[in-house]
Amino acid sequence: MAATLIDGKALAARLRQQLTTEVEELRQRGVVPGLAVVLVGDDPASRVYVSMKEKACAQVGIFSAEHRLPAETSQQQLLELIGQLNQDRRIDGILVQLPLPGHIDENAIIAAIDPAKDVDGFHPVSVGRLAIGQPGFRSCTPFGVMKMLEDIGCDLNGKEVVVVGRSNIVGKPVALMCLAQNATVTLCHSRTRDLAAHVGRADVVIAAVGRPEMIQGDWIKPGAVVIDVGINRLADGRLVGDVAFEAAAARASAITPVPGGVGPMTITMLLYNTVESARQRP
Ligand SMILES: NC(=O)C1=CN([C@@H]2O[C@H](COP(=O)(O)OP(=O)(O)OC[C@H]3O[C@@H](n4cnc5c(N)ncnc54)[C@H](OP(=O)(O)O)[C@@H]3O)[C@@H](O)[C@H]2O)C=CC1
Ligand SMILES: Nc1nc(=O)c2c([nH]1)NC[C@@H]1CN(c3ccc(C(=O)N[C@@H](CCC(=O)O)C(=O)O)cc3)C=[N+]21
Repeated sequence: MAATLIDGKALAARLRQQLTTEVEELRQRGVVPGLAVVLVGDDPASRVYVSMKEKACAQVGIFSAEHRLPAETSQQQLLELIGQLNQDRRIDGILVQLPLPGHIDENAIIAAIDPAKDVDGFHPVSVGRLAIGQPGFRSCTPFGVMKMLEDIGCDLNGKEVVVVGRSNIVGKPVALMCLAQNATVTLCHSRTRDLAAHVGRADVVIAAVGRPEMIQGDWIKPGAVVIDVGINRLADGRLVGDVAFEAAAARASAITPVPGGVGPMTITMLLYNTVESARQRP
């Protein structure tokens, strides 16, 4: 079986087109959606992501305000900036790029963001709303995964979904989102015994581990849908996912590539959440 490629880049482009129209309509009503992007320090990967986010905002007409702070910024200074952004009426969304330097408590920073501006969906209020099935901001990577599944017509009702990885930003929330759509969800992690057996039962596999090609092709049940969230840079510069792509594609019915899969959707859902927040402006 040759799997269908799930083209995240193309879906992201379509959604960004729709968002451009929606932003135009909001602007005509005098509302310019605004996103504040906060970067502390000069981690090269984070710098790349932050400039991709700014470019994406410009592309759909969202106002973006960047705050690049030195690595020595204190937690107190960062909290003060968050406080200002919480009050700033031009700002609908606040994104603090993670990871933060070691001397800053990430949980304290996330908790300081006004939940009404938590477009990353990382605030305990947003996470709690997801857990109890209330509307609220959904974190962007898992939200993008759900949009991709919806786009290919993958109905999760009663399906076996196996998520590999239980981080707060990907594995755990994507498991909750699949549960909300009536999947039977298994959440695997580094202590899981016999990962291959779990993956082998899955109608849908969602990999978010951060280990290059660790999910082997012959683990995949024939006809399964494979979503690869992993982004790993190899020594030779190549980007690969957490799934051994070629071998998995030979068995799957549909699979996401890396790059060009989940990655472009993450930033798109950030734009989506920012536009939604602007719509809900008090
Ligand atoms: N496409 C996108 O937009 C995004 C991509 N990513 C990528 O997704 C990947 C995961 O990111 P993130 O969730 O932040 O990673 P974390 O490092 O926070 O979490 C990794 C998870 O994988 C589990 N794990 C580690 N080793 C194994 C193993 N041998 N078997 C089973 N599970 C294992 C860990 O288990 P335990 O909890 O037991 O330690 C942990 O739950 C990375 O490659 C990252 O770059 C991340 C965010 C966005
Ligand atoms: N507060 C916060 N929110 C985040 O959402 C957040 C974060 N911190 N820290 C880091 C992770 C990672 N992340 C990605 C975003 C886009 C791509 C992406 O667009 N990837 C492209 C290109 C990859 C490349 O060329 O490097 C692709 O997969 O095709 C990937 C990963 C957001 N994150």
